[in-house]
Amino acid sequence: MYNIQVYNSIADKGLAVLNDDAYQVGDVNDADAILLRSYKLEEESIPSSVKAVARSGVGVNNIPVDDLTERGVVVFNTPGANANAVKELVLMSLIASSRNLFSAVNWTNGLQGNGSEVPKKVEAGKKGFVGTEVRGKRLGIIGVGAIGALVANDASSLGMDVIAYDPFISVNTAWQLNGDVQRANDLEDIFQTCDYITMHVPLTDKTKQMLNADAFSKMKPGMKILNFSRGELVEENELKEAIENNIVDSYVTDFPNEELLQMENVTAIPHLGASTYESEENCAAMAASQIKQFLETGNIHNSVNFPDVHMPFKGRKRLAVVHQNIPNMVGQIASLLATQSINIADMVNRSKDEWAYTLIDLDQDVLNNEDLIDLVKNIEGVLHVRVI
Ligand SMILES: NC(=O)C1=CN([C@@H]2O[C@H](COP(=O)(O)OP(=O)(O)OC[C@H]3O[C@@H](n4cnc5c(N)ncnc54)[C@H](O)[C@@H]3O)[C@@H](O)[C@H]2O)C=CC1
Ligand SMILES: O=C(O)C(=O)COP(=O)(O)O
Repeated sequence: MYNIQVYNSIADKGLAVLNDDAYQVGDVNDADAILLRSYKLEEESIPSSVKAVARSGVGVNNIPVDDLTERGVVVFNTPGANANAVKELVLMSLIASSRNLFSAVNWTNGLQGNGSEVPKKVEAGKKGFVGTEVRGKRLGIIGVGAIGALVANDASSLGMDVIAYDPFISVNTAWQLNGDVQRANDLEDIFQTCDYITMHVPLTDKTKQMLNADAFSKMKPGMKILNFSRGELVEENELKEAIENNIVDSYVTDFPNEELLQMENVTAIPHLGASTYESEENCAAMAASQIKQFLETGNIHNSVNFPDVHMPFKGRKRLAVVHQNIPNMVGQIASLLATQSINIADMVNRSKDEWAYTLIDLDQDVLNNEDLIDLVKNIEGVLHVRVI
């Protein structure tokens, strides 16, 4: 029986993946795995029984990934599974902010109670909301991953002049980009030349507050900024000044807070980027499948802290060892198995930065899983051991 602790509302299609007798899912004791969305896991104490955490979504800044890695806990996310949902809301917001649609709709709602005067007031008031078209305007995209690439291609189809910055772009994503999308050599290219900026980077120490006073000082007056990534990418006091100085004309954010709600020219959306039925189902099904596969087979797919590992079952039992990426780990584990007269049927070892993962299929049944686990755990550099 595997216990899966669930936080947030996870789509039924995802929960259905775990809907069999081998799983207890919900608010559980001694969780083997955690399934969550934006729940702030860094504020929880995570039991030692946990072997995996799956983020039904992309951003993992709500998860203490470094601490979990040191404990040998595998953290998954669902790359690309909600990208289309975010892209659609970004494009909608891009056009809506250009046409002053958010404030115009608010204003129109405020006409309630004017009875037969409403149509006349509408015609008289609409001149206050004249907008600009996006065609021919320059859009800077910071971060060209799953979302950034979709936004780049579709904005280009809308006739926008698109320039994108991503020093770590993957070869696969680069292949998907429309030939009209230009490459920015640095952020200055974006800040100095664009009419619009949209950010699609993860929140990390390097990206935190990437839009700050220095960045705003390089922008053309009237800049429109979209932030569907994370609020902390923007230094908000400095944003306020940039708005007051007419540098920033519009800031659309999916991450409102009290200060932002009080600022002019800010459109606050309640973190709806990934909130479509399709995206919630895609993410939940992917996250749940990744947990199930990991718990039942030890195979890893789409982890943010450990390498992808896939090996079909070839033995009677499988040893799954999370360890540091240092010399002679595999040698020590193999020697230990030999001392126990256990023959190896197959094995695979993969590493990612300082960490590594080894799966070893054993030719014979292990009499006492716990004894073997204790022996392997004693090897220096081993973080976590399971017998499956
Ligand atoms: N509003 C919402 O509901 C959602 C928000 N997000 C946010 O959007 C972010 C991006 O999502 P995806 O495109 O799916 O992720 P992704 O991992 O496919 O793409 C991120 C891209 O950012 C690039 N990058 C990293 N550091 C960079 C830097 N310093 N400068 C420029 N580029 C850099 C990477 O090379 C990568 O290509 C997520 O990390 C998350 O924070 C994601 C999904 C939904
Ligand atoms: O996938 C992401 O990074 C998101 O921000 C989506 O968050 P959510 O699952 O809607 O709480």
